Amino acid sequence: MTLRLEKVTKKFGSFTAVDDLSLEIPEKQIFGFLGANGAGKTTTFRMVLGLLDQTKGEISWNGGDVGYDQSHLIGYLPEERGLYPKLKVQEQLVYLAKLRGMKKAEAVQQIERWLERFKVPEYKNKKVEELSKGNQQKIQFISAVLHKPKLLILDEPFSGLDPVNVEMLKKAVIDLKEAGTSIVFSSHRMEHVEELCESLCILHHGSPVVHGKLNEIKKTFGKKNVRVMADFDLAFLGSIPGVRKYKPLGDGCELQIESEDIAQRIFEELQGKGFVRKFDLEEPTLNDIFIEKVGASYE
Ligand SMILES: Nc1ncnc2c1ncn2[C@@H]1O[C@H](COP(=O)(O)OP(=O)(O)OP(=O)(O)O)[C@@H](O)[C@H]1O
Repeated sequence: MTLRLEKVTKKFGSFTAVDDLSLEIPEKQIFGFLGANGAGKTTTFRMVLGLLDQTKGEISWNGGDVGYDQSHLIGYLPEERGLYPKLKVQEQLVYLAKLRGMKKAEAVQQIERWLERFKVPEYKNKKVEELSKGNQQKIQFISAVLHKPKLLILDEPFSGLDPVNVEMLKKAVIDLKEAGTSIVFSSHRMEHVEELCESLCILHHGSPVVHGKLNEIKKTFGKKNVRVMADFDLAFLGSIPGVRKYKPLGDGCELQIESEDIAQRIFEELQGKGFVRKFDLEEPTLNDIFIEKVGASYE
């Protein structure tokens, strides 16, 4: 059940929000969808769900269209959160589950399980408006997964949650993957994607600038971070050709280099200057890759 996008374009008038996007989202994996604000992530999700028509291109899942007749196989946590504020949590979740073809008794059982898991069983009979924003988000996440979808699309699932709830949700996402769900999620937080995803895509102005498996992307990118700890002043390393960025740290420095071979040069320059306690050539973080490819730093 691979989700495939082939040369998908979406225009709003003369503005191109998604530009010739081809993607393959493997099944039973967690796929990270990254991009700066306005890059086109939500627009892509809406096209996949059939909520928006693409201007050009093909979207297929399981070899066919993603239509309303498949909505019981798909779970969606939209970016614009929204539950019925006056309804009680259980009433609301049962209603949404029934829309996706679940029987009430099974829905009730699953709701109890999820509320327990998210440590909010006491909210079952509370009105949604009485819950904090983060707890409402947990309820909305439950509504997206209650019917055990095969494909789960999560638009910034971790935004607005405290660290304990982020961990709780991450664990739930990992367990759903283990159970065979294919998951796509968008995020602005590189470390979440780095931790959870096997594959990812970085969108920039509607086009993919990086796409593939995380470990292969890192390998292609090369090791471009050098960390040095020494008992002498390291500022001179900043002027070695090929060193892009010099960042002093309390006990040493961090350098960004153009290519791996510059590390050898740095190593040689350090010889005879004093005691070097640490010299590490490190893989780039996803944040480094994002900044290089998209040219903007953000949270
Ligand atoms: N209905 C619409 N009409 C006109 N322009 C739109 C519409 N929907 C989205 N856009 C534009 O398309 C671009 C992509 O928006 P989209 O919401 O997909 O970005 P995003 O990557 O999800 O951003 P964010 O991280 O801020 O949520 C933006 O410039 C947005 O203003």
